[in-house]
Amino acid sequence: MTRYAYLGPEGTFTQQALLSWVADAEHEQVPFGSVDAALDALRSGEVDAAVVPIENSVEGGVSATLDALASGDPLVIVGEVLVPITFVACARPGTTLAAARAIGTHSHAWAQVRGWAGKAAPQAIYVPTLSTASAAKDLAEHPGEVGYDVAVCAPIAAEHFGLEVVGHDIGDMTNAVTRFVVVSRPDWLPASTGRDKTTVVLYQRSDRAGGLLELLEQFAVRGINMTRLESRPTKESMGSYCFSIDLEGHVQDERVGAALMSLHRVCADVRFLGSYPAAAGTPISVDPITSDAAFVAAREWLDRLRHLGG
Ligand SMILES: O=C(O)C(=O)C[C@]1(C(=O)O)C=C[C@@H](O)C=C1
Repeated sequence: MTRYAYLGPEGTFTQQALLSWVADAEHEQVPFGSVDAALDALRSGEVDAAVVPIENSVEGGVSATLDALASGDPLVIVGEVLVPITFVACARPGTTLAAARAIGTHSHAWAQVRGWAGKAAPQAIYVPTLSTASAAKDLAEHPGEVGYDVAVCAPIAAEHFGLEVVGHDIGDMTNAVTRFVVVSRPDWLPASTGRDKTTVVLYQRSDRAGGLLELLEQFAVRGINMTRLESRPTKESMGSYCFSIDLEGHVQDERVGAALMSLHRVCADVRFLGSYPAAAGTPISVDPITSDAAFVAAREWLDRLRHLGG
């Protein structure tokens, strides 16, 4: 039975992602207090896989996940799940928004509701929590110890921890979506499906004019579309950055393989973070000049040239 680590406790959006990934398959769910703890448990072999948030349509990349995947023992992404995000504000019976002194929730959730909070409870300060569900759980179980009286979480968490909903559907943007990834130790490469993504982290050799352009053109000339590009500090010195990139295609695709080989030459380091089926979207359309057949024909042509005369 597969043991999955996830950002807990019960009732997080991450758990919703996990539930939709495993569907009815037999599995065990192991909640952790942070993304780092979930990925450490995967690295140590305590669990077989982990589900963690990586990107939100409103607030962007989840730095904790991007950084934990970019360093340490290698891990790979084997799948992704998109979860529509709907927030509620909840409290213990008797608390009103107008009287709330502080609101507790995960920092990514706060970024998605602060417009609402500014209008509904302008007097309330923000208190960060480890997850949206932990905000609800701690408020329900230790009201005197948490420094907030309203939690922002998923409707399911408010219900699970017996809190009263004082604000429905409070997200500043309708249609917010968070993307979660299923992570494994690097012993699993999902088969190519024709609608895949590949995630890599690129480390430049040196910071110089055109350096990033040189990396990106490896994708451009091979007809590879990028779906996410973020720079993250390497944490080694001020101004030192690496680039976290999602691109369309699978490492088994000739054009992706060729781009990665070039990057391996050009970069100080290329960290491969997996090829996996995209959660949504239509099959990737590939220009005939960057198709597998075109790469194979070009290689055969070169082989013939190299064998001229013997
Ligand atoms: O706190 C949770 O419920 C989570 O699953 C984490 C998380 C995130 O890190 O973005 C997931 C989805 C929401 O966008 C807000 C918080």
